[in-house]
Amino acid sequence: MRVDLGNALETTPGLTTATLDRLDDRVAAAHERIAAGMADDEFGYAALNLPEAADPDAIYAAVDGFDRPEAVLTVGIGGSALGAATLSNALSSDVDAYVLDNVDPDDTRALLADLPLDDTVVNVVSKSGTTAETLANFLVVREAMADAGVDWTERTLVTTGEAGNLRQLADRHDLPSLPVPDGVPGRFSALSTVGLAVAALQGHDVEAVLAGGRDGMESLAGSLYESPAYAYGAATYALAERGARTNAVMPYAESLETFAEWFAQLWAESLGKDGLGQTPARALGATDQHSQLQLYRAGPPDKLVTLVRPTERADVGIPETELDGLAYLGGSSLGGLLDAEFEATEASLAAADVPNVRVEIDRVDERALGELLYGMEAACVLYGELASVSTFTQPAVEWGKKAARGLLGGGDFAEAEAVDEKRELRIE
Ligand SMILES: O=P(O)(O)OC[C@H]1O[C@](O)(CO)[C@@H](O)[C@@H]1O
Repeated sequence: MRVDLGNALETTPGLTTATLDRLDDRVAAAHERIAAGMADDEFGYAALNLPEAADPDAIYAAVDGFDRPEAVLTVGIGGSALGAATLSNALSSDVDAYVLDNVDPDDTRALLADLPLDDTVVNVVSKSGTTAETLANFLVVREAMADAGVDWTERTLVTTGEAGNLRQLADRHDLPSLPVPDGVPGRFSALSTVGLAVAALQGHDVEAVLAGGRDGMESLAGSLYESPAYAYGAATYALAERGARTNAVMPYAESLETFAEWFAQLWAESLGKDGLGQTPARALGATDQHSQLQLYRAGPPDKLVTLVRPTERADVGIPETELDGLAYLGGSSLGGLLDAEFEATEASLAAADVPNVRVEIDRVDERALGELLYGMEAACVLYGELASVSTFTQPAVEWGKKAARGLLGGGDFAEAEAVDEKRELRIE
């Protein structure tokens, strides 16, 4: 993973090399704190040990019991689905991957109608084993399998904590199961059983993903000038401090669109604390040049854009044309056009004084993805240290969970009563 901060210097808001030099002393101190947390496998910091702590053999052993399926369905939500989905949607496989990470009845019904349930592995993932959406979806999927005459106990892999509903289910029915890593919040668990079981089922090289994570580990250093991950974390923090309250992450690769969704949870749930944080906006190049770019370039000077691309990609030629007006396209290629648009958008933002950071990987493969995921996790941890926030907790999401559970009769929660006190101003 390579980071170029050049287009974040002297912009609005912007950085200077003097700013970064001054910040580098704080990066050194933060790195010492992070290194100590990793050394002690402290809660949260343990995530940055995953490339060495993860056990690929245990993951392969857990999935080996399933013949190569036609499809794998992940039933999870948040970090229990997005890591796996990022890898599945970035890498090609003859095993189709699907995700149920919402409780939209139309979507769930349509998906179950299309799935070859007798040749699908259901990968149900929940660290807590209590997440309503995941458990509700699993109960619906299990019934659909039974209705299809499929023995769900033969088609289900459970990844969960040491206790809770899913652990009970796995123990009761002797289901193949994998543990979730101790001390690792879900949004940081892509490089563990949580994110890698699907990759193994799809035939991807799990060791290569972890090798990429180790590349990221080895790049951590006591200076932002020696660590792309820390450079990104420090620059985004400093830009936020100077008013860049939104970080639009814009990968120029369809295969990295889900990566932006994964990044959004990582950034928002880790850094949105105590009135601080930086709003991750999900964008996609070149598509959003015809959409959100107008706001990024000419809207309020309160954002930065993170432009992500692989520097190598398979390509498709653009045929020559008889139309003079399109002669510049003929004989070029889609990849050539996409790269031209990446660089043009980058320059367009710079010309409008909008800070933008370039993040590049060689190609979208297992190792590069492992390093990219690790790098953004490390960047997030560094940002959290610099911002002095509690990076690894997410207390603000609990209120709504209690309210929803109370509305469904799942307990007496004051939050549910508050729902009835909603102010109304209805316009029909
Ligand atoms: O893996 P679990 O416990 O089902 O949690 C799923 C997701 O829900 C959250 O706990 C937020 O509610 C996320 O942090 C987590 O990734």
